[in-house]
Amino acid sequence: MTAQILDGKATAAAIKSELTARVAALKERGVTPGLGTVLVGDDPGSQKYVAGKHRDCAQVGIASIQRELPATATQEEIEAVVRELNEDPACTGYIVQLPLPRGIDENRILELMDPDKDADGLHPMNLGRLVLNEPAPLPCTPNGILTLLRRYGVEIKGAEVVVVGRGVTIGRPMPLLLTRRSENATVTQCHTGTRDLAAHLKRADIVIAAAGSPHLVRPEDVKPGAAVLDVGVSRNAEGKIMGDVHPGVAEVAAWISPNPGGVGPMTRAQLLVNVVEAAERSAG
Ligand SMILES: Nc1nc2c(c(=O)[nH]1)N[C@@H](CN(C=O)c1ccc(C(=O)N[C@@H](CCC(=O)O)C(=O)O)cc1)CN2
Repeated sequence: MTAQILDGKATAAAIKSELTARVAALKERGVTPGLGTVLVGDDPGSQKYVAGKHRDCAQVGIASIQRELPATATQEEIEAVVRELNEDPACTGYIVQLPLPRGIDENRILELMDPDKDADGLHPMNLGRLVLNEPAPLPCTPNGILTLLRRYGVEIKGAEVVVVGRGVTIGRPMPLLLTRRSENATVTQCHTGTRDLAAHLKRADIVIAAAGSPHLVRPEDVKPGAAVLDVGVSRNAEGKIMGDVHPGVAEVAAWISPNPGGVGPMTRAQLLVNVVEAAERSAG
């Protein structure tokens, strides 16, 4: 068996074309959505992701607001930019690109954002709303993964899902989305402290690997017919992406997300969805 590809690039393109019409409709009503990004430092990966977010904005007609600070920026300097975006009416939603440089209190920065402008769904109030099952912008990567699974008809209801990782952008929120009554999946969260990862993986109908550990998920650990999503990003000496999933898994799984070209483009598409939905809410 060779797995069907969960094509994030194509799915994101379809979402963007649908959003283009919604943005045009908003503009006719006098509302121009504007996405702000705060990029601190010179991490090449973060620079690339932020550039991609602004390219996407241009494609669908969302205005771009870019703020860049050097790696030496202080906590106070970053907070000043966050306060400025909170007040800027042209900025209808924004993100602070993570991770922030060492020594910066990331949680304090997230907490300082206006929760109504939080396009990432990572403000503590919005994460709390998710826990409480209240409407909130949803974290982009987990929501992008769900969208991809739905588009390809992967059964989520009743599925045994293993999430590997516990970071704020994927690992923490992913089980919150999957265990809502609307999804009804059963989730096991694994991490670096998990004693026997292989034993958990072998039982999973859906594997979401977000550990940042190259080829952590091996073919022999995957249940035949499973869906495997590779969210890990490590780079080899040539700068090529090494995912968390061994290429041999494609011979065992029924569905697999490529990396690149799988979850990454969906993260960006889902960010645009959050920006457009917030603008539609504000337009009434
Ligand atoms: N504030 C946030 N910071 C970070 C998030 C996030 O959702 N919000 N997630 C990741 C990085 N990320 C988005 O910001 C992101 C990662 C990957 C991609 C992407 O399109 N990747 C391409 C490959 C690009 C390459 O060659 O490097 C792909 O997978 O095809 C987009 C966004 C951490 N930080």
